[in-house]
Amino acid sequence: MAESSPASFLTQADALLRKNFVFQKRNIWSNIRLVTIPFFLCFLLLVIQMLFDSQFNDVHGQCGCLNEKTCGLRYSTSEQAAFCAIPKPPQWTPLLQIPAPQYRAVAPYPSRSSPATFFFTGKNQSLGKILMRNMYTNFSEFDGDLANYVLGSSSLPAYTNYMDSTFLSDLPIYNIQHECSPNSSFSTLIDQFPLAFPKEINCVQGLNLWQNSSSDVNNELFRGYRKGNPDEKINEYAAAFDFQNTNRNILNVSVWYNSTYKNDTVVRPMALIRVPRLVNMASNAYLDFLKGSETKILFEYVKEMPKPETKLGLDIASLIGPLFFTWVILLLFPVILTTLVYEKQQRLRIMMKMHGLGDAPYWIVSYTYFFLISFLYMLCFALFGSAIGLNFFRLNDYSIQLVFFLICINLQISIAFLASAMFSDVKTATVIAYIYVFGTGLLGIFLFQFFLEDPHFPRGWIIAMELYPGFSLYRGLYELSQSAFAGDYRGVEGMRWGNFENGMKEVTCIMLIEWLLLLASAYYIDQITYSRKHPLFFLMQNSSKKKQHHFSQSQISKVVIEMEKPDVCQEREKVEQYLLESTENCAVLCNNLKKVYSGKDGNPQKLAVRGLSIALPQGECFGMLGPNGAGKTSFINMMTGITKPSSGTAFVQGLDILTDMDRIYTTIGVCPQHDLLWEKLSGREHLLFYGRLKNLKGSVLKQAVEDSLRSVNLFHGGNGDKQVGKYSGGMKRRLSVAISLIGNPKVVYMDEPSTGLDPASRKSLWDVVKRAKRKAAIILTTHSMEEAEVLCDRLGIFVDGSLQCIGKPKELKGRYGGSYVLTVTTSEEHEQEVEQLVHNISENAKKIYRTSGTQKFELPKKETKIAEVFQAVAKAKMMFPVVAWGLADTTLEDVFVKVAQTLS
Ligand SMILES: Nc1ncnc2c1ncn2[C@@H]1O[C@H](COP(=O)(O)OP(=O)(O)OP(=O)(O)O)[C@@H](O)[C@H]1O
Repeated sequence: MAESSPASFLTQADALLRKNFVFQKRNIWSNIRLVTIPFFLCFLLLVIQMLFDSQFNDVHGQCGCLNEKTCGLRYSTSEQAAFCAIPKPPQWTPLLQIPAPQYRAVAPYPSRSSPATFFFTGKNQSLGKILMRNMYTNFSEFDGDLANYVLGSSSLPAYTNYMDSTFLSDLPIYNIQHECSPNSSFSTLIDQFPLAFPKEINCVQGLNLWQNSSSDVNNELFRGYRKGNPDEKINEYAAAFDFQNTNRNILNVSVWYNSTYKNDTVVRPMALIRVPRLVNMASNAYLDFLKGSETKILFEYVKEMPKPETKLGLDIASLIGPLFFTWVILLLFPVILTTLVYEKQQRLRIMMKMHGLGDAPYWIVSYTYFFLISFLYMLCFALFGSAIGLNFFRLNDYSIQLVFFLICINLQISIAFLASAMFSDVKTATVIAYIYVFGTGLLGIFLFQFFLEDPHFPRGWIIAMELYPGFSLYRGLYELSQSAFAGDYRGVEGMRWGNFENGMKEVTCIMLIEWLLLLASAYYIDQITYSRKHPLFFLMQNSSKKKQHHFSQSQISKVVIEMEKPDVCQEREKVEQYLLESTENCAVLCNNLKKVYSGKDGNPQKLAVRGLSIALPQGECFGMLGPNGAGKTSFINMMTGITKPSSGTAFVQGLDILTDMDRIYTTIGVCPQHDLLWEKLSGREHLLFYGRLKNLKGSVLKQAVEDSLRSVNLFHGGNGDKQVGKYSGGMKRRLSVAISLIGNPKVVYMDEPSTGLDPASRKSLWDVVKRAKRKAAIILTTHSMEEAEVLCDRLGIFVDGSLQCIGKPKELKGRYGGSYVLTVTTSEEHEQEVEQLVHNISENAKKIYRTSGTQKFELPKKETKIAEVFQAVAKAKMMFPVVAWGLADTTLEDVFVKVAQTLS
């Protein structure tokens, strides 16, 4: 097969796209569920709106009707009257706000007959007294004209000024008099079509109290508030007048009115209807002073302007919009974050990287995928929202919504990429992501919106808060909701580019800048953490040419390791020689590679690999043997870029693992210790993906995949097309091996490739590896001595992080074995004679085992002739019965046990 060059950016992107497409096709229902969430949420909004309409926006919230066509005041209750068209507004007597009896400021205790207190001050106290006396006129009997009386009430203002709520309230109307007489309380008929009812008018004494100055009035009024006095009592005053420099020629008066009742909440208009009467009282008193009681300015009525029929319509979507829509949009965040963290946790990303997938294609394809999903999600949301008539979508300009939502989803994806660098566990990421989603919404409505609506809260602080992406999203949605709400209320359009200003412009700019900054930061952090690049990698030159590594003698670190075996020393010297000549002459060249894991949770640091130096020519299969925890996986992890060496380095095809890992990835294949596979993809789809990453195309790719499947026994019975989730452990292992070999890599790392395989599969796997080593250097770790002997050209036994011996299997057996094992079984009484015979063959024979007649002896090869052993056994058979006997050479296992035991 022709040598393939590394896959280009487009080929890698194409491979990843195809793989993702298949993967997403398998996850089609999850994707459909995700994209249809907005439909359900909009539907939920619709249901809430309908429920609300049926409960509140019903007949009580509109003008009363006789039938479908005939509606009007005459068919309305007093509640409904406020919604009726008022072409000819009725006139109502103006009233004052008089505190309820229990709150009036009197000592020691208020009672039903407590006076309503009015403060007054000014330059001229005697004039002030006259004016205050002129305020209320005492009539002995009701004369039928309410305008002649100073009337007031403690009831709260109504939703509309169509009528003063006092007239509908159960509370009495107060008649403020200097002195109350039995006649000054009476009942009168309120006759205002369609309403006609009697109303109690109760006399209340008006008490005028002089204060020396305006600030004294302020102090007294302030003390009237619960929090303004130490006893926390309410001591309310009706009103106060400051006549200032009033004299015969000039009336100059300030009026204090009680703002507790002005009710300027968002849902209700300001109710200041009861202020004008106070002004009228002052003017009337002054006129009285000038002209006598005969001359009066009668303040007969107040009336609202004519108005059309209205309806109590509460647009729930716009009202709860910011919170609701914040949650809806942020719901995508956990989905994106967990997908990214899952690939990291399952090490699928590193697996793809190890097989040549560059960071740029990964980022671009993943970003595009999340963008498309988010875009579809938002599109469905806006379309469905508009279709069911949500004002939020209908009234605001669609192009503004498009721009805003595009920026939002891009910012959200960037945050997810950035956040994914901080998590390695999906569960933790999910919990934190949902806390972010719901926390942001709640903080938005209960904290941020509160500050936003407070005109005294510094704008600078609002902008500072908007730097938090959740709040900028909330602000944007708030502005859109407000525009829709106001548009609906006034019967005009919502937000347009013409009024795209202030808050909306501000947050759009903030989000746009944050998106670009966070995306760049996420990529940077990914490069230095995940890809282990230098923090200043963007300043470093990245030459595309292969660097020639030549070391001078002085550059080679001479490490003298105590007690290092001659074969290991020899290998080290070989490495040094290659370093002096050229690192490219070897497939793999490790130069004093070390790995130290820092101590965690009170554990000391661990020296997992202690200065490993080996040189592997092309076409060699090198077996790494060693007990558990010897450091084999740590070595492979360093070679595959999963972890960084603590010191030393290695070269793969002349490329340095410290600086050229990205290019090394295009030439290697890895079969990790644990299978890193997508459960939803089939074996064939895995191989197609990794084959494409290795730049195989068309029929070559197809053939390579077929061959791979055949070679690892996954071709027949449709196994290659089954999803990996349905594979047995052995099948997954075989697929991992096939992946590591597809695309003719130059160097292959196999970490315990035959674990969990049945004998037949293991044998066929060995054939695959044998074929592969013709073209590649293979580094293989295994606990099977048989496998090592069959596959490996050279072996290294690794104990406690260092190489104890290295050589061909035969050499090692010769070097570390050096003896035969003779086993003889007789009856117990002949054991002595057997021992004697064995010592006759070899003086230094050692009994290594004995049990009920069976004895095992180790005979040094140097002083043992096999013919003599046979003769001795024949002689023994003549003397006493020999049940069984055997002579064996040392096995690799014996060597392993010996080497491993020497150190333990
Ligand atoms: N991330 C880590 N942090 C700390 N210590 C580690 C880490 N990974 C491995 N070790 C320690 O380093 C030593 C070598 O571990 P390694 O997994 O390389 O051994 P191994 O030879 O591959 O073992 P096995 O044959 O069981 O797979 C062990 O003592 C292990 O506990």
